Amino acid sequence: MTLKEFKEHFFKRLSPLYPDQEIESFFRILIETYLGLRSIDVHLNPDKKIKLKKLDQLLAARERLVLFEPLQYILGETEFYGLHFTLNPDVLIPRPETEELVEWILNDLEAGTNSRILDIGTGSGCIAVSLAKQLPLAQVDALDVSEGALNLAAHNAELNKVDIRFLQQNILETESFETSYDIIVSNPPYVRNLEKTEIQANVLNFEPHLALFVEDHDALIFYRKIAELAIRSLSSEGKLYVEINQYLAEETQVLFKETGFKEVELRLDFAGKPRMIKASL
Ligand SMILES: C[S@@+](CC[C@H](N)C(=O)[O-])C[C@H]1O[C@@H](n2cnc3c(N)ncnc32)[C@H](O)[C@@H]1O
Repeated sequence: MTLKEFKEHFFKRLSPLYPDQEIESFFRILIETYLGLRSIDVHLNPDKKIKLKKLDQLLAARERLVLFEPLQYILGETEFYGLHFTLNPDVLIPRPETEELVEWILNDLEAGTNSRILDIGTGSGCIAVSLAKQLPLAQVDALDVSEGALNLAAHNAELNKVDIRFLQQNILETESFETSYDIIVSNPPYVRNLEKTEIQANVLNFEPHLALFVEDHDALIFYRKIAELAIRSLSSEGKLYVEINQYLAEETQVLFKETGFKEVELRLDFAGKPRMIKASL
């Protein structure tokens, strides 16, 4: 099959499912990844034949897109805070809102800080690895209940040449931490079942439900536990940063105040939604 023919087939197969702009973007990324070509190369050399093995890879990727699998899982990688991360279905795909949470922490800290930092529910390790990369003297710990997530996060730490201590732990069953921390950060599960209808098929069918969902009747379970543990294990100037459910911003703020945090600051994300809280003792 030639480049031109493949492009035609690709668009024909995906156009009932995705807008043209998105198909164009998938096509550009796939030919760059599998063939090392740019879109312009397809126009310059439309009759160039695609090698059979490469064509098989491209067709397999296209069929996964037909099933609405996210491109990041198909490629097995993504970018977060300017770094490369390997991905697999054991972990959530890092989101741009979470980069804003990382940015908030970095703006509050000196680059040369030797702060002790804990990331709860590290997943791909995106938060912990980004902080460790920007703060080379900080001591970063990262925990998750999922062994698969921790294995991948450890791989991502190695990939980005940072030193992180990983702990397999169920936060809901944790009584206390051995270490005192200056910064605790978390993007815990917070989506209620009643919000499932808002979630697209590509998220619902492919991303780990362990990373996403909480019971409707106790949607703040992770925030309550994290706040209680943080109150006991943060240093006197310590701070807790969390990503939150935009629909529960008010309740989450109240919970942190009731747990004993003196200052609770809410921030909007780039889309104007209340998505982050910093709590100080
Ligand atoms: C929303 S994801 C966040 C992943 C990553 N930090 C990010 O921002 O992309 C929540 C993470 O919490 C982990 N998790 C879920 N329940 C947990 C528990 N009881 N104890 C510890 N981690 C848990 C999941 O495995 C998942 O990696």
